[in-house]
Amino acid sequence: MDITLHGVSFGYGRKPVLRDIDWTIRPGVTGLLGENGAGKTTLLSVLVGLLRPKSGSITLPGDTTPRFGFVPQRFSLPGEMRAADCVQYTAWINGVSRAAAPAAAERALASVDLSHKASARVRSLSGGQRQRLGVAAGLAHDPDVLVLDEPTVGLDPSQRVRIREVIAKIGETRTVLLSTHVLEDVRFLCQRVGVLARGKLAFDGTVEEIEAKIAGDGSAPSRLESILERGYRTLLDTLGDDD
Ligand SMILES: Nc1ncnc2c1ncn2[C@@H]1O[C@H](COP(=O)(O)OP(=O)(O)OP(=O)(O)O)[C@@H](O)[C@H]1O
Repeated sequence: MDITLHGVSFGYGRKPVLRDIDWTIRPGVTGLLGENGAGKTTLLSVLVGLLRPKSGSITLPGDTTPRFGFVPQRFSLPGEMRAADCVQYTAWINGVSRAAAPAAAERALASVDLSHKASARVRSLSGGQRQRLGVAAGLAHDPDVLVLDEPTVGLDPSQRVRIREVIAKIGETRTVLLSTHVLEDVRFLCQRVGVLARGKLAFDGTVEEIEAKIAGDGSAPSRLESILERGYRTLLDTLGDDD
């Protein structure tokens, strides 16, 4: 399901962070890129309703109210709790009835390959399993859009591969938006990318399109790897970020 931001602006106090953003996020997995401090976490927080935009709106087709699942960059789960109880609890907080919560948690744990850990206490899980548990908690109320803030940070390579596989599978049937600095996340996961720079959306399109755009003059398309190695400054210059 498409989700659209119309003219969304936000600032902390008098400092503008998001400036008049128009963006339609499509089904599948979209990556949100941008250098440190570009406003990625702020955009995700506005999108899911944790921060109220100063102006603008966020809509789904048919004017229904979007339901979001959000997995923040850092979250803590009570170590004594069992995995399934954590997910049931977050499902209930997000509006699932007590009667429906156990089945919702079971489905969510299965979708992140953690069914076998349903009765395990959170403190016994590895970092990667905890991250997947966070995704299950974000999914259990069956949101329209799943939003993940840097989901692979702090994980070892095999755990990263695992969570990417989980996210890719979720993206087959849902709209997923994730922020990341990790190139392999984009390569493996994202059908589309948005680039945030100085509070504006400097690019919105496919990975192939961003590479082709940067190649510009018809020379061999730049690989995203080299684009990001050269740094966002070059990328933004090429994209014509001239304000
Ligand atoms: N609660 C806050 N109060 C004031 N300023 C903030 C607050 N949170 C973030 N900022 C500022 O807003 C800007 C955008 O921050 P944000 O965390 O959204 O960027 P980001 O792109 O997610 O960065 P990173 O890649 O480092 O996570 C930064 O200049 C940051 O210092």
